Amino acid sequence: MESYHIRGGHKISGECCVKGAKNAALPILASTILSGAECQLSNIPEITDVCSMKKILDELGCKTDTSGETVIVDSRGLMTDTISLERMREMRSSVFLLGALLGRCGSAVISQPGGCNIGSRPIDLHLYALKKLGAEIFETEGVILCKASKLRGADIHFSFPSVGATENAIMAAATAEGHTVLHNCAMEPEITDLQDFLNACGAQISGAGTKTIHIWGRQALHGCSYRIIPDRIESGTYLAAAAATGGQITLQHAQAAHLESILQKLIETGCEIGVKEDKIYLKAPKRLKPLSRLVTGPYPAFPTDLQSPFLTMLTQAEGKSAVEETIFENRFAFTEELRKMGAQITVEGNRAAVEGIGGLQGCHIQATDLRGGASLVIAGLMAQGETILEGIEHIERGYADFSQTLRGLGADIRKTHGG
Ligand SMILES: CC(=O)N[C@H]1[C@@H](OP(=O)(O)OP(=O)(O)OC[C@H]2O[C@@H](n3ccc(=O)[nH]c3=O)[C@H](O)[C@@H]2O)O[C@H](CO)[C@@H](O)[C@@H]1O
Ligand SMILES: C=C(OP(=O)(O)O)C(=O)O
Repeated sequence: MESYHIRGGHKISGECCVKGAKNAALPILASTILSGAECQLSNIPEITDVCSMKKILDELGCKTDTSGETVIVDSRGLMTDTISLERMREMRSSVFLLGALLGRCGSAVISQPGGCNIGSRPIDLHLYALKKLGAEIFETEGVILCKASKLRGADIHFSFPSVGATENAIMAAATAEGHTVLHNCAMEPEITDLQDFLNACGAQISGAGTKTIHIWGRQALHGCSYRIIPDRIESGTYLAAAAATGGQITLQHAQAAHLESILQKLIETGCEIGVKEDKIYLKAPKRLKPLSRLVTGPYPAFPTDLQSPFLTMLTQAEGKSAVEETIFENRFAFTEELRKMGAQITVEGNRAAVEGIGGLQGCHIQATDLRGGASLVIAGLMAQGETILEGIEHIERGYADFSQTLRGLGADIRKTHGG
């Protein structure tokens, strides 16, 4: 079993390069199926979720070829519409194959996707949208069969702006007959990236980044070369680590426009922030100010994926902070581990009160999800003594070279195998 051994007390300072966005790369990799051609994707992060997605694409008959952060997917050889239970369970993003396969072959056989234990994650909104486009859906013994003799454009109203459901609907509608309008869409930058990629393949989609998206279906798409946007969640994680440890950091290849709510909260804690071209600079104050209200919500609100790193950072603030999680009901689970390190956090329902007490104590802890896990690394960086963190496979689902990058920023962290 692999674990991180962290010796706290070092500031996170220096420069690092932000990688491509996990949550853009995964749906875009899935949607290469729609092109029926060769797509060259650059800035793909080298994370285990990407490896899982490439494995699925290969098993479907596509050919993937990876060279560093560039992945070429040739989907001409697609030969099946079925994904095994085991592969579906490897990650949440396996669900993106649903819209892509349906759009390309008119059928898909999947099961419930896996992913982190951060709350119940139904796919009813995905299935609702696909049904509106003309798919029939049958579910027996965990197998979900979707088929459509013809997908037709439709008017689709989401009851909640689900990121994944918006993306699956865009994919299925891209090659449907006629005009689709998606209402109450999620507005995350990763959705705009999916739109831009599909448009580069010949699709006709507009409105991503707003509540209403229009898709004019195209009979066939073609291949393209495309660069994935920088990861705003990875950016926010390194900024939180620097702020929490009293450091000074410059992120290269970042996109500050995607981080407005995040930078705003860091400014409220007293951090000095500078933005120049694709660089974001942060200098932490001597002591962070608490946040009286940090509430997660769909973009452009504060992202749920950064709730745990920020909550962890707030254990160092001077006073009491209040955090409210509105997206996933189990996203405070990691606070149990933080409490073992001496953090004073009270959780009631979807609200957490964080008492900024300063010093945490290193100890043996367990990551149970991706962002909670990254937060426990930040806790280890702030703590006195040694922290041993297990369950790091969750972290490696979404952060490329996490321990190396932190070491480059001054952290004393090493990865060990076994025991
Ligand atoms: C690969 C990817 O992009 N993952 C992100 C995506 O996940 P994901 O696409 O799964 O998140 P959604 O936006 O769909 O989920 C948000 C909320 O809607 C609910 N819901 C969703 C779909 C559905 O059919 N029915 C339903 O009730 C979920 O339970 C949750 O409470 O957006 C989340 C919210 O920003 C992020 O935390 C994830 O990092
Ligand atoms: C919850 C996350 O990812 P996924 O949707 O892939 O589980 C995340 O990136 O924090």
